[in-house]
Amino acid sequence: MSHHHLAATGLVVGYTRGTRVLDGASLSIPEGRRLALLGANGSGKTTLLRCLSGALEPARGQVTVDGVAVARSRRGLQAHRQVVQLVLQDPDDQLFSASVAQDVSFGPLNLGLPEPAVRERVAEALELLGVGGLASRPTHQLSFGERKRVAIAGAVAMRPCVLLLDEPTAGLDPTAVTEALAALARLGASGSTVVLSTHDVDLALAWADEVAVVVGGQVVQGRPDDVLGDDELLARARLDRPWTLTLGARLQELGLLPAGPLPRDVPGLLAALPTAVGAQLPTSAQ
Ligand SMILES: Nc1ncnc2c1ncn2[C@@H]1O[C@H](COP(=O)(O)OP(=O)(O)OP(=O)(O)O)[C@@H](O)[C@H]1O
Repeated sequence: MSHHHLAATGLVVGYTRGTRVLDGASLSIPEGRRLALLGANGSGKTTLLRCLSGALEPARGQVTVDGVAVARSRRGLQAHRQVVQLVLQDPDDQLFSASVAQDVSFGPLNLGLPEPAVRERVAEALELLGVGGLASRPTHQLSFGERKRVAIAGAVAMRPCVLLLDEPTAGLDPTAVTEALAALARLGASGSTVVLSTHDVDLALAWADEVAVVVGGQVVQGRPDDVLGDDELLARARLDRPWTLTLGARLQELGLLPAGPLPRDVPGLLAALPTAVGAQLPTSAQ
């Protein structure tokens, strides 16, 4: 898989005259990153992802791959789709074949690949998403969580350099979220750049190595601890501070955790606690 740097600069998009959903939004996605895109309902996350995928042409600004603007010709967009794949929020907007294997093979077949290569890609994508056992199942029989993962497998089978996932964990139960995150971790380990949109600030903190917040038509991008610890920005974006940061800061105040960077998730906090608590106790109590 070759790697590319995907970026957007100064995007302006408005669906109705006089209003702008994106108003000068810029985002940079260096290769191999795990980027979480956050923002309130209606802030423009999907709109931004659709611009990045080439599905939507901004009124102003541009999307570039390695500094070269994406050509809006049929050929240019086809070439772009081999670099960038977008998975929509609702899997039923994406799945339309009778069986799982048929659905996941649709993209690679369209690329004109020979059958053995298609079969290999389909098997690999289903395995990465942890749905290898579903290959022969009719798509309409699958649970919502399974359909979401099959839809992602369809994009993965195209072997894109950048995978854009619109709310891949929305509507999933906690176990399905864990399974989806494990699948994303396998994708990251296989070298893909993954961008996901979510409302879940704790998930973003735990998973991402870069965070971007869509607010007021623009994007604020940075390290997860910096962005998700910025209360003024979070209030403007109608997002909460991650629980892990709130709890971690309080534990530091109480002297139960050492100063410095906090663990990124609750298991990490818990793992850091016993020694810290132990160190606080008088020797007679130990
Ligand atoms: N095709 C469209 N026609 C008209 N307005 C649209 C269209 N698509 C999106 N919008 C409007 O643009 C704004 C941004 O929508 P978008 O779906 O990008 O937000 P979002 O951040 O993904 O929201 P959510 O978190 O609720 O999925 C919303 O006000 C929405 O109503």
